[in-house]
Amino acid sequence: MNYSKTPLVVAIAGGSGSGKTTVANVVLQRVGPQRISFLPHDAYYRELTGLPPAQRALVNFDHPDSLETELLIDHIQQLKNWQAVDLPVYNFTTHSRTGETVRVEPKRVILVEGILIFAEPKLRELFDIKIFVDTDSDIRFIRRLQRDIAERGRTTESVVQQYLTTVRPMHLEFVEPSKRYADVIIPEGGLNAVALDMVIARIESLL
Ligand SMILES: Nc1ncnc2c1ncn2[C@@H]1O[C@H](COP(=O)(O)OP(=O)(O)O)[C@@H](O)[C@H]1O
Ligand SMILES: O=c1ccn([C@@H]2O[C@H](COP(=O)(O)O)[C@@H](O)[C@H]2O)c(=O)[nH]1
Repeated sequence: MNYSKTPLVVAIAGGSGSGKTTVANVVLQRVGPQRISFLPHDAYYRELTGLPPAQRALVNFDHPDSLETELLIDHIQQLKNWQAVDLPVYNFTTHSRTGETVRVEPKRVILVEGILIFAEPKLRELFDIKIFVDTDSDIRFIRRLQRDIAERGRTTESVVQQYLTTVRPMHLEFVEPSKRYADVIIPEGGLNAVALDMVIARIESLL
């Protein structure tokens, strides 16, 4: 490892269900997981153990205050200084941290992903390459409905209710306006081969 160089910080933002994780996985596979420290902002949702389970589901998880962004900023700074960090493990079914952590070792690339990562100036200024995955809201909603029922223990009714009360309004207030800070906007995310080739080429040229 060449410790004289500061790691490159690549950030992938976009609405819920836009394809951020899919794009992040393509970057991981093509640049190589051995060269990437991956930090999903989702892992930094605040601890809600003080709230009864029924009330946790009613929290606005799409507002910037629901995330411990200051801890993510600390972790990026530590990785940039070639120090390992302990990533919290979050459970989307119970809306709480599990109490476990996963050790993330410093690598040449720090990859950060999340709906709100361009909405916070202190976080944004740490990024070298900013990518926004842009997908129509009807497609994003359908993907979210399918995923939240299959993987996050939700019902159709609860997904629709959450989408209308918090996901959609917060997307319009925070996520969509943050698109202006992107260096690259990728329509249709993980299946956009041309855009992904260009992003990977740029990352390789900076490494
Ligand atoms: N371009 C695409 N075409 C079709 N399905 C896609 C595409 N990109 C992502 N998906 C699917 O949509 C769902 C949400 O994608 P994901 O990458 O998890 O989004 P996000 O991380 O932004 O919430 C997943 O089931 C994924 O397989
Ligand atoms: O406890 C939680 C925490 C978050 N959410 C929702 O997750 C999405 C962000 O994840 P994506 O993978 O980008 O979809 C966000 O819109 C929150 O509403 C949740 O439902 N419960």
